[in-house]
Amino acid sequence: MKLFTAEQVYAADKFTIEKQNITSDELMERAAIQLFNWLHLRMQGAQVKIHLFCGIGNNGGDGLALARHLQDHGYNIEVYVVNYSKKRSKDFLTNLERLKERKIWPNFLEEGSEWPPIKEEEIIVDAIFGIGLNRAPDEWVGNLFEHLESTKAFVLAVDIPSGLFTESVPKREKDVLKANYTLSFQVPKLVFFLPQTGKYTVQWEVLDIGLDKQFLFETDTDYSLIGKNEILPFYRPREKYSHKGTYGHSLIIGGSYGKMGAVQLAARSCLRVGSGLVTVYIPKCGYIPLQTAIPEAMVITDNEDSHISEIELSIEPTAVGLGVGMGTKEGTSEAIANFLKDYKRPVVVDADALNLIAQHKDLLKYLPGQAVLTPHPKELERLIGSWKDDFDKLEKAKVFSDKHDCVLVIKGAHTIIIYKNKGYVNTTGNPGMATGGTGDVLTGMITGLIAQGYEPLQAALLGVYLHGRSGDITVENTGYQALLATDVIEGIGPAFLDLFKVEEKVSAEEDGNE
Ligand SMILES: NC(=O)C1=CN([C@@H]2O[C@H](COP(=O)(O)OP(=O)(O)OC[C@H]3O[C@@H](n4cnc5c(N)ncnc54)[C@H](OP(=O)(O)O)[C@@H]3O)[C@@H](O)[C@H]2O)[C@@H](O)CC1
Ligand SMILES: Nc1ncnc2c1ncn2[C@@H]1O[C@H](COP(=O)(O)OP(=O)(O)O)[C@@H](O)[C@H]1O
Ligand SMILES: [K+]
Repeated sequence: MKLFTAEQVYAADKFTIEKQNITSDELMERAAIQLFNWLHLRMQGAQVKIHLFCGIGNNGGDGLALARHLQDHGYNIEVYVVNYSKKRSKDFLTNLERLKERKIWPNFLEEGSEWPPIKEEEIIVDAIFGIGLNRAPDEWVGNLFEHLESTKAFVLAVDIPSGLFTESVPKREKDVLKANYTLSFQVPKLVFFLPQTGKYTVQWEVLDIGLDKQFLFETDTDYSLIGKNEILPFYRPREKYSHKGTYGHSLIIGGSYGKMGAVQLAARSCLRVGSGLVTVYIPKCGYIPLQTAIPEAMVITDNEDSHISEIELSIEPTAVGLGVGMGTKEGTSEAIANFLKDYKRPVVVDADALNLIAQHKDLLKYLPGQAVLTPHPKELERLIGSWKDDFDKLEKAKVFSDKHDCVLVIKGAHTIIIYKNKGYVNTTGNPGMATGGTGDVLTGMITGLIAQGYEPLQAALLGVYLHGRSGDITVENTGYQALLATDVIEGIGPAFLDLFKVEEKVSAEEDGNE
């Protein structure tokens, strides 16, 4: 699913209005009906008080139109106009008139107004600012947000939480009204998925307001969401007359005294994603544990007992996963540097190998094209330098990816894969995965997928998606706290099978995100 900028959404609105020969008011009415249907389905006429806070632009217009439908269906409503500007939009005014015709008189809130009392069990609809926000709200509007949050009432945001920009990070938390749920028109927004801005809505859902499908299809975006629909087109089925040689030979290089588990995790997940053969290159101390734990893997040992000191290979791997549990001993750094200078095949670089490259940036020029780098935020910072905010981070990552022709897998709650000027935001995974070793599992998975012939970018997308999906399937049995990296490996099979499960039609009661 594509993630459009505000500018592109405005263009889609305009295009739709012209092509479908409708007025902007009719489009707003569609939006309001979708909002109403969503609420009505859940509330079934319940008399819980709904407080609708409306701005003076089209977001406010949506709120006023929703208020009218709620009133027509007998709901218990109170309407407020947050009067932050004299410049009211045409469709806002039209809908204000329609309310007045029904004898609904909104309360106008301004600087110095007394804030309305709201009970915890009541509902707040936030239609104050939409995607038209272009500067921080005035102090008094921020104070109103604070008041609304302090009531602890459920906040339902229309299109986007008010005060949240679509393409930058708000300077202060109090300038945004945090939402429990956001109903986003037509498409989700990138800000729902970034660490600094995702926290402003607990959940989100898209409401289809009938923007022109062809326009949306043909408009190119910098970012997209990665879900099953995006993954399936490049999934490669297993061929009947294939053999283990068809699916590549992966090599995991890593491990050091006390960190051999990382190699085990990576090797097992590499096998689980379907790599034909897997060999590990480790220091001697790992020989027995590795052979015992993973009978399917082959082992080559370094001359050193406790760390890697020189990488001499008797095999020609199809893909290499480099760095898990490797440590930063001096001899190791040199061995990795020498290895990279000679090696020309696809590589996944993780953990200490990333840190080594960050320390010796000259090594970047030896990375093969489309090397996959899998940094967590701290490792990313070492690679690309510090950033002002999440948007700056993404821009810097794009520049880095372009300059060094590498795929950056920025790990996090929503892992974002960057290749050149494009970003792909993952939708799977859960906080249970915030546990040691899950990153090693990901490295093994991406390596194993590349070994089978997936392009590095595709392998990163599929690997990240399946890794999170595996975590989501597994967590249903373990719960968040008990989830282990090993469980994520066991979930890889079910995650593959899940790719081909036909979605059950989600009933209105059950639907959530994605
Ligand atoms: N277009 C369509 O057909 C459809 C649109 N839809 C809805 O429209 C929403 C976008 O509406 P919108 O463009 O009117 O902007 P909105 O967010 O309501 O802001 C209003 C104005 O406030 C101003 N302003 C900005 N920041 C400010 C600040 N800090 N403090 C004070 N003022 C500030 C700024 O005007 P300015 O003062 O800069 O001229 C801005 O224009 C969208 O989110 C969706 O809900 C749906 O109905 C579907 C159909
Ligand atoms: N809150 C979360 N939600 C979803 N995925 C998460 C979350 N926290 C961590 N993960 C995933 O778990 C993995 C952690 O990797 P990493 O930090 O390298 O751990 P380690 O080095 O211990 O293996 C990443 O793939 C990341 O996306
Ligand atoms: K809003």
